[in-house]
Amino acid sequence: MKVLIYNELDPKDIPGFSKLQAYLENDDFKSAEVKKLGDNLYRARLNQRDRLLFSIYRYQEQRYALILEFIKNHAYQDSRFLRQVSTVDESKIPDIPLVSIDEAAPLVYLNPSQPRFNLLDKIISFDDRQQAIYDLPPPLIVIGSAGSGKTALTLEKMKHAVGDVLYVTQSAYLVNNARDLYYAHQYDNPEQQIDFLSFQEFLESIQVPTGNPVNFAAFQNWFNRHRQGHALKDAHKLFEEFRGVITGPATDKSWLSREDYRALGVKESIFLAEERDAVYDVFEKYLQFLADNTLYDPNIVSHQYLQSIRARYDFVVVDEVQDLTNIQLYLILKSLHHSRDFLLCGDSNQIVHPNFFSWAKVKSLFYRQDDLQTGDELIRILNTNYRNSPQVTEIANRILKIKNLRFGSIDKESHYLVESNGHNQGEVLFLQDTADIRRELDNKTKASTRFAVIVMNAEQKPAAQQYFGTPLIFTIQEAKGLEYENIILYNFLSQEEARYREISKGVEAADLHHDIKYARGKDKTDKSLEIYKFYINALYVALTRAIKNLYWIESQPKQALLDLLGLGEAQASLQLASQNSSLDAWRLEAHKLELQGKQEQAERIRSEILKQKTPNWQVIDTTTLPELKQKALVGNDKNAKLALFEYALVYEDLDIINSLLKADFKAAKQPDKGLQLLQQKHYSAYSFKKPDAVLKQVDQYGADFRNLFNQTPLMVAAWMGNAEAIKALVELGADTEKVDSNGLTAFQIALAQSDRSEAYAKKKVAEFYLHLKPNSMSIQVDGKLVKLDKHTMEFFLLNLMIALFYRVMPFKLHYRIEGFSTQDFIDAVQHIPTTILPERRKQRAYLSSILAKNEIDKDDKHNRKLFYRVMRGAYIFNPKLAIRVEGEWVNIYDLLSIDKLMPQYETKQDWWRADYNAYREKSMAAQKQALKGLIAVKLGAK
Ligand SMILES: Nc1ncnc2c1ncn2[C@@H]1O[C@H](COP(=O)(O)OP(=O)(O)OP(=O)(O)O)[C@@H](O)[C@H]1O
Repeated sequence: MKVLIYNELDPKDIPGFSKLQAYLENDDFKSAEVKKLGDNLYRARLNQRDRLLFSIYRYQEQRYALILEFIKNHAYQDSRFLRQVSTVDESKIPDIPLVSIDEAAPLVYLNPSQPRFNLLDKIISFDDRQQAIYDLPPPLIVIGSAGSGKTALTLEKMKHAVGDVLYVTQSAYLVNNARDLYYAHQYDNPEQQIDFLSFQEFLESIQVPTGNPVNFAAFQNWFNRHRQGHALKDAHKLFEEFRGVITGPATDKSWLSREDYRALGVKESIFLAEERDAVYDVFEKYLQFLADNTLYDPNIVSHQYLQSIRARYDFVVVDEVQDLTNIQLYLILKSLHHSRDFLLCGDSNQIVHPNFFSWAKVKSLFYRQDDLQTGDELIRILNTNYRNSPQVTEIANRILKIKNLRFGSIDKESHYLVESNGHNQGEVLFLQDTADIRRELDNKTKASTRFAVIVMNAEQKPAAQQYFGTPLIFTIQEAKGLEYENIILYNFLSQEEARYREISKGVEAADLHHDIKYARGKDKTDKSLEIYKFYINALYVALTRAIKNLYWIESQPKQALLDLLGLGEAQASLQLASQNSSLDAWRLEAHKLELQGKQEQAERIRSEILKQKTPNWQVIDTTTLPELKQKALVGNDKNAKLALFEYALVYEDLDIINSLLKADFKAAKQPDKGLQLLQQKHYSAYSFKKPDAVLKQVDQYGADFRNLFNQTPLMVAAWMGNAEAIKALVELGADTEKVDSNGLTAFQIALAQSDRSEAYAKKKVAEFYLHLKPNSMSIQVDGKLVKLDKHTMEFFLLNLMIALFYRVMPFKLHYRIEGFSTQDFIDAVQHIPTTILPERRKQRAYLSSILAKNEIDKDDKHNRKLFYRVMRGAYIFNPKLAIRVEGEWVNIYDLLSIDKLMPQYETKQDWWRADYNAYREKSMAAQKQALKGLIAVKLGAK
């Protein structure tokens, strides 16, 4: 077999590498002493102490050993690939003779001329073009079709950066995905500090704007109420014009003046010259609408922020750059220390809103910068498609050719064709819009998550919904960024027949046999050019969503464009095998769509396929609690007292326990016994190893329903330490960021339990710790967003301090205001396994240094200002710290209540002492008051 080496490894650092390489190349597993350690993970012996970890793959009937890791001195516990295997007892694992070609996992692609490979979530061997770009230094602009590996390549390039790095793109979903890919297989690079931000988060990291960003739904709502009698009817077109033309392109002003706008050329606006005044009138009202509703326009805010932005990044990556406007990109680049340290990537063929993006405009941003002359030499193009089948790519290429012939290249960068990598074979079926065909397609595919229907716009959805029962019906705007194995295009052309006829005008089938050429458009004065481009891009985006097969139905199958695409006779019949997906697959689909902001489809899946219901019990939460307290403590209602007691046990609420003791509720004297009874009564489903009963409830109510005590199943599973339930829930898309009535996430609950129980910390938490950990935590200090990534120590300490707040703080408010000490953290982490928190991170000096580094006044570039030092070695939360909780900013002391801090009552008091409980309560009340005063002062201070 051939041997390839992970690009992060240097064979020179591996003693005996050449010898072992030779053994593997000769299939001599015996001399290499190969043992199988896990799923496609093998180890070979370098010498007495050191080992090598590798995987075996096949590509084009050849086997490859891919060397992943050098295991020094038997330190298997530090392996990136053998997570959570604390020890490997080699003597118990037999050597294996060889791995046959059939046993080897297949690879999509392998470049025969590359001895190295890269790794994200999976193995990637770069093709020659990708590799050439990979080897180039920044600045760079990478242009490529959907699925050409832009994101993969970009992320791998990012690994070379040193210092403060930014990855930014429009879609929050893509950001999250990119972050997961980057850190897949526990990738860690101590030389960099990376922010993965959506553009909105990037703005917030400069200064959190007042109000919310305006979106199309809000705009449409407003516009529809005011458009009566107006000549302009199309809300969408107007919104795009405001974003893409009036506020987006200029970098020297927040928006174009009426005169500037009137003076734009025909190709610079989607409105005719005679309509412009009316458009501008609406624009002025739009500005007022934003102000009245505390909404903001990201372009306008971007321009304002040019004043305040400071250079803070050593390297910046902008993904899907075509979704950003000029001013947004300009602002991003202003955050660089050195103007050359960037990498942009995108694809202008995927624009489905006329935002006038062009690579020429992007380049023009650089003309002004002294050290970047023309921008031309920065551009590189990727044209192998790793996502779509060759059959789909073939049609996509024809569309690109027609677009090019008809309209000329938008700019010379966007006129490339695409080659399919070809590992996915599929077909394109052109079908008549008959009842039989619709029925066949609907019957066989509506229960499958692998089929989606795409229509041009929202008006066409109802027609599609009439014939197709699947919840997966998308408009083209919604479909952008999605991919499905099979796509049904429903009357995409027939509904807009005139437009597409116009698009294909003058293009001959013979013209399509030639390769694409850079050319100006035939009709230079065409006023609606941008609109036509929208239609042709829409078609391109729609069909490139199909990984394998395309089912294309048209009610008017005789159209010039269809002929040009090689779709002649539409089939009158169709026979398909039934395709069904499991309910679990549908749950995952709903979760994925929700993360992508596709609420409508996610909800339809939940109600129509999963048939989820709303719970019929009354949840005790912060709004209903006062009433329950009243009933129990004033009304002396027995059931209410019990419910209140149970609530207090769940939340370790000493305030309530103490009130119940005062009200002579006997059970409150034995909270431990109470807890046992409570768990039997309400949580028995979580006490079994197999989580079947829990999942049954999830089937009924969804993954994040609230129980009687306002906990989600994930919180309860974390509280009870049920690993199987946690894993199953997370897999079903349970939200790790939801909080309970104490303001704690499931992750924080697990930290609190690890502090409370040695057995939980030692035996349980490691099994599910990573599943509970959210990717990041968004905090706000001094009006700026900071996204604390989950692999930072700041993330860990802040979460731990929140988890321990109600437990630790009462001990710090006896006679004066104290705060968390390093010892409190040491105590809390002492039993947590080192696979979660390495020994060095548990050390006093290290913990103290992180506390000190993040103290409000500390002068440190990476100070997150999390803590306020009340006295030497004693910290509380920075009073100005806010946390994004379930989408809203909440001050830390609104999330965690000082009022709830209470001393633990002594149930048996010595007869000769004064009422000690009352004394302690009084003294703590005074300290709480003082603490609130201190916080108020700090909040008032600049
Ligand atoms: N050389 C390669 N070998 C194998 N797989 C590859 C290669 N390059 C890219 N891929 C895979 O192809 C898929 C598409 O890549 P990626 O998401 O990076 O494309 P993209 O250009 O960013 O697409 P889009 O514009 O749709 O976001 C990914 O699963 C990626 O891992």
